[in-house]
Amino acid sequence: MAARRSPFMPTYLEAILLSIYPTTLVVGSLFAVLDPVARAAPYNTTTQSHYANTAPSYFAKKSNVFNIFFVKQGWAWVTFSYLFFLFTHPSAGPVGSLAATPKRIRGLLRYGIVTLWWIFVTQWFFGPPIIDRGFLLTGGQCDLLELADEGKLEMDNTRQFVTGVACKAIGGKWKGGHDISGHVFLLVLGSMFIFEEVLHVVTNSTRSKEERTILMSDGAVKSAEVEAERVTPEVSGQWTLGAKIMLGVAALSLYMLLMTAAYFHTWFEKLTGLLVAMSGIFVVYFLPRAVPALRQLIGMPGV
Ligand SMILES: CCCCCCCCCCCCCCCC(=O)SCCNC(=O)CCNC(=O)[C@H](O)C(C)(C)COP(=O)(O)O
Ligand SMILES: Nc1ncnc2c1ncn2[C@@H]1O[C@H](COP(=O)(O)O)[C@@H](OP(=O)(O)O)[C@H]1O
Repeated sequence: MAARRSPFMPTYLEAILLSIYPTTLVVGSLFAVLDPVARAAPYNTTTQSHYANTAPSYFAKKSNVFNIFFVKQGWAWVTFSYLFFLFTHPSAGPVGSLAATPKRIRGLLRYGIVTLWWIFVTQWFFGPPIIDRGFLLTGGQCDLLELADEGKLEMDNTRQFVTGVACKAIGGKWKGGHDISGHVFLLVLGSMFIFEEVLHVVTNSTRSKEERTILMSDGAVKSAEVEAERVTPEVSGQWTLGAKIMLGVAALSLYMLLMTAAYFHTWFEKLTGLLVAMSGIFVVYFLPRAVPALRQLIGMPGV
């Protein structure tokens, strides 16, 4: 009998999904280099964006409606679509009831950990979020020179504005250090979370054989199916409205990721955004396959 795949190895479908992200970033970045319109448009290297009045496309403007209402509220979209899915999909519990079934609780825990990672990286990490701490640690600071020149500000310690939000709020420029792309981070984390949670609907509805392997406490490597609570493929594979909305949110996220890659940021800022997002996905969706205690706590989607 052939040896089973390592629990850390993605399944075939997961491998395709994981490869979509670097591919999207490379395609978007190449577009920026090759498209004559994008090349000709002036680019501000401090803000890593085009100027609004000479932007090469609607999507190159920060004020574009998808940025304002979708990405800037990105975690709210992920949250509402997932909660709706979790409480209306028959594989997780009785439809039409808010009963706290074990599968719903484990789903909420997975969401909670991914959300905590989003909070730590973009909102708050015992003070400024990780993105802002990384920026300051790599030598960045809030540049208030223009305001000081205009006499609107006393030039005291500019490092007191230790978050990007506080700096921009008073009219300063967040300048100098390494700025992990918050957009790339959020769009990758949110859409990969959705794909991982909805994958069992795809595989069950198409009856595809996608074996996720797990490490048992006795060291044996088995199929995740051995721990699955009995739900038929007909139930697990139902394309409910919640599942479709989730895929819609993930699809729009991928499109906005392409736009971010094409019109904003350096290659390195996009790469670090991708890696920081993927580290959260690894902890919630791959680590439990090799750590039985963690698997018992947060489970695996569809199991
Ligand atoms: C076993 C451990 C369990 C741990 C449980 C912890 C649970 C914590 C749950 C807390 C619930 C939070 C619910 C959150 C609901 C929302 O999503 S409301 C907020 C909506 N806001 C957003 O979506 C903002 C998204 N925007 C950003 O993150 C940033 O703007 C950006 C896109 C990263 C860009 O940054 P800029 O600086 O603006 O460029
Ligand atoms: N796809 C996109 N569409 C519009 N604006 C984007 C964008 N990707 C990044 N930006 C903008 O680029 C800046 C840096 O993004 P981030 O670091 O989150 O990736 C942010 O500007 P503002 O902070 O001025 O809104 C953000 O709005």
